[in-house]
Amino acid sequence: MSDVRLIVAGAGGRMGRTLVKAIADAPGVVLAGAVDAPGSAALGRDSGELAGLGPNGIAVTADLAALADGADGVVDFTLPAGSVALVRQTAATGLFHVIGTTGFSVADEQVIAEAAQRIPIVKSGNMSLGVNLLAALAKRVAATLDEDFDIEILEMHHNKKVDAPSGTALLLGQAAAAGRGIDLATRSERGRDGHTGDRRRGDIGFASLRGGTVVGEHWAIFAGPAERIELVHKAEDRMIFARGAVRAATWARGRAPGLYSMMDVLGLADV
Ligand SMILES: NC(=O)C1=CN([C@@H]2O[C@H](COP(=O)(O)OP(=O)(O)OC[C@H]3O[C@@H](n4cnc5c(N)ncnc54)[C@H](OP(=O)(O)O)[C@@H]3O)[C@@H](O)[C@H]2O)C=CC1
Ligand SMILES: O=C(O)C1=N[C@H](C(=O)O)C[C@H](O)C1
Repeated sequence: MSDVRLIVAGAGGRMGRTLVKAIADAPGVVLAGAVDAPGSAALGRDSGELAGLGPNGIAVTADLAALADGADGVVDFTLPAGSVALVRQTAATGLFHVIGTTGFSVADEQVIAEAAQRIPIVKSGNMSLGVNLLAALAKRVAATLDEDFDIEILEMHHNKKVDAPSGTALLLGQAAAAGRGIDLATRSERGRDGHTGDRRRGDIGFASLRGGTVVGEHWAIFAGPAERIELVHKAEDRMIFARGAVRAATWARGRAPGLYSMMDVLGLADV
């Protein structure tokens, strides 16, 4: 089978640079282009040099359309506005799209869902194997316990992270809500301050910490009467997300149009 040809979006960013390295290490996958935001300081720079690999001859550009003919898909860790702009272009050109970006609004999600009627899109707040296994476990635990157990999702990230709660926290909350059979949108508590009153029974709470260089840590806590279960994942290297995204890209090539998750890629969707 021919190589999977990938364009990295956000090539100057923390995840984009890690992806360029992951692609260089992955058999059967090649870097077909590197894009970043219009006006980005990364434009014109060699993407291999940005990734610390030495020159690879692929300069960062803002023009995705010009690269489309030589590529199969886009792997995108940017910002919500960037991913929304990019998905309009991938849907128009027929490229598959792997989206790792987090912090989308409901309107953004709608644009992505519409694009998924035309192309395969794999989208997940966390591309690592470990977090997706954790989500499957959280769903199972939530299905087993009743509302005597309060569910709280806690996350900590580096001081450059711009969205909260993290995409992973929301993914874990969604898994717990599915296990419990409730609607997360109407049953979540997103931050407490002041005289909050008693905790509302059955809600899923979220709390976010920011500091230093923490790659990403998540807790799903089930706090019951006189006992507590904590499911924890600690990411030590962004490479776990990049390798997951490359795996998602390989899986997406040739798929029917649709909106897929990392649980689909990993075969965990029915757990
Ligand atoms: N799903 C997962 O497994 C993971 C998801 N993430 C998510 O990925 C996203 C990126 O994270 P991170 O790499 O740390 O962030 P960075 O800020 O380091 O990188 C983001 C990059 O995207 C670029 N960008 C912004 N707008 C556009 C656009 N319109 N077109 C192309 N590129 C654009 C930025 O350009 P500029 O140079 O102008 O700033 C920057 O280079 C976040 O939403 C984060 O939460 C992160 C890790 C894992
Ligand atoms: O911004 C990050 O860094 C990360 N973002 C993702 C999230 O929002 O959950 C995944 C990972 O935790 C790192």
